[in-house]
Amino acid sequence: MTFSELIKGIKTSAVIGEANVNITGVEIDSRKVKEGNLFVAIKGTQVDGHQYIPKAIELGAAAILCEEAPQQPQPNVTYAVVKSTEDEVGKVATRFFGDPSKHLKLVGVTGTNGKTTVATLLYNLFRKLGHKCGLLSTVCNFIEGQEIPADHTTPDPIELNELLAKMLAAGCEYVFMECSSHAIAQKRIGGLTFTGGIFTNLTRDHLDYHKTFENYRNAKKSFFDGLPKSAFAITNADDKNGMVMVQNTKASVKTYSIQSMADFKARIIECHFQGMYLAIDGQEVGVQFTGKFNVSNLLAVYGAARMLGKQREETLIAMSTLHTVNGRMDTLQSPEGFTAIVDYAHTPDALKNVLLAIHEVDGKGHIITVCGAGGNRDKGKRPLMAKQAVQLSDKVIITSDNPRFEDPQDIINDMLAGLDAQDQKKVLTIADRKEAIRTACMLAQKQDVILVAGKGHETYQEIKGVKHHFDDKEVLRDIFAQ
Ligand SMILES: CC(=O)N[C@H]1[C@@H](OP(=O)(O)OP(=O)(O)OC[C@H]2O[C@@H](n3ccc(=O)[nH]c3=O)[C@H](O)[C@@H]2O)O[C@H](CO)[C@@H](O)[C@@H]1O[C@H](C)C(=O)N[C@@H](C)C(=O)N[C@H](CCC(=O)O)C(=O)O
Ligand SMILES: Nc1ncnc2c1ncn2[C@@H]1O[C@H](COP(=O)(O)OP(=O)(O)OP(=O)(O)O)[C@@H](O)[C@H]1O
Ligand SMILES: N[C@H](CCC[C@H](N)C(=O)O)C(=O)O
Ligand SMILES: [Mg+2]
Repeated sequence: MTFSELIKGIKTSAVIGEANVNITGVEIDSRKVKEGNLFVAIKGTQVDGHQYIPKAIELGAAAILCEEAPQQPQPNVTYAVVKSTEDEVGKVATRFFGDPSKHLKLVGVTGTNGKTTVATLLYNLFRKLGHKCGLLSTVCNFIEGQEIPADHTTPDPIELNELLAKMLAAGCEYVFMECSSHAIAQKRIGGLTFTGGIFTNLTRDHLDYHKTFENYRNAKKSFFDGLPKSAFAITNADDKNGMVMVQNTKASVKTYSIQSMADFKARIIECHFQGMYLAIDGQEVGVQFTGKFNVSNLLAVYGAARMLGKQREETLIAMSTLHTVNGRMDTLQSPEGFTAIVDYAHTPDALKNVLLAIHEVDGKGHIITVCGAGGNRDKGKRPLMAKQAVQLSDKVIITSDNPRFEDPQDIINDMLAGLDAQDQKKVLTIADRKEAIRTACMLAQKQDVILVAGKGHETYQEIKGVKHHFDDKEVLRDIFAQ
């Protein structure tokens, strides 16, 4: 594809050099540039990509998309200057890969919690219904069963469009993807054509990046603002911001709720650790999930399936065979008769919801929670997470999550700052996560429940830039086997 074809329709303030040059690939990272590529220089949160233009040219870049005209343009290099490269990069990537999302039924899921759950369940559901599908999620990306490891919730625009193009080539009809607030704010999803959007919920997270809750909310909302008229927008009517999300969307709005009137409604009939009986749209169905928040997730899944043309019966039958997503309310039984639950709850709200879900189950004993908070992430959520854990547990062991570049003890102290003297009586602090889990298992008696929160599916603990193997479920299984 030529450079001029690639930038057609994009408002440029200057084009310097030969516009008909052939482009062999698009890159936003100079380190990945190959002969004949277009390098897009983006001003990031750490560095300004413009400083890597010489490096990109050295590696063979044939063209540069940038915000500042070069002082000394290089011969044999074409430059286009635009107001914001971040605004245009998605469009360019989309075009380079043949606009794959236009030929797929692409559904995006956004919200603070539940994105991975909803997107993964939709992927599993539509495969059960006989369709070829793709999934882009925090845990892993899939092209019709083929695993492609994920290191972001939402990939960068180049990788994203490349994956979508592969999905299309593999015959996929539906793609379900998570849209993180970072990705929306950084326009990683710019240029994509969505068939539908789903909102799960909004509570505090990532304020290190967005600064204010309002900015965070607006980032999520802008996903719905950008949906086309032909799309659907499914929102959670039980969330305070559910209707705010869709107030300016052109898409056709549908609501789901477990509390009030809505297009898609559900009620819990019975609730156990092994599953629940629900009434969805007036029809009884048994599901292998626990907890009110999972009823909301299942309703989002049901609503999307209906909006994608599926009938009530076939959808509910397939939904009854779905099982929990790796590390989300993942239940293990100990030989001593207590239950351990591994869950990815890493926000105050997620912790509250998962603990409330445990409280809803009949006949359980005490609740022991093991949790920490991630380093180099939103610090404000730490004391709130500790408070939530203490309020809804009989005993709490505060430990380390992924400390990244922080001292684990500093993170623990930030968590402890959320507790008063009375709260602290319930709390032990054990920075070594394996020891913390082992201690919880020693304290637990028959019928008790241990919640190990924060890391879910993760198989590593990130310390000072190194990922050491660590798997909460594996640790528990080893302890059970001893
Ligand atoms: C804070 C954040 O979101 N950062 C993301 C952002 O990078 P950035 O703006 O900081 O980039 P930068 O390092 O300042 O560099 C600016 C530009 O220079 C380029 N560069 C840089 C160095 C070089 O040698 N050559 C070069 O060309 C970079 O490729 C970039 O284009 O854009 C990059 C490309 O898309 C992302 O990889 C990067 O994710 C970082 C690694 C990250 O950790 N992000 C997390 C917070 C994130 O995105 N999380 C969300 C999920 C959160 C959730 O919902 O729980 C996600 O979607 O995964
Ligand atoms: N609908 C929901 N409402 C509140 N909490 C939820 C909901 N669904 C899941 N959770 C809780 O949040 C945790 C994370 O769930 P999930 O991975 O599906 O969310 P996510 O939005 O993908 O998170 P991330 O932004 O980290 O990718 C779960 O382990 C569970 O504790
Ligand atoms: N996508 C989230 C995951 C947090 C998981 C938790 N284990 C942590 O490390 O904080 C983030 O990057 O903030
Ligand atoms: Mg996720």
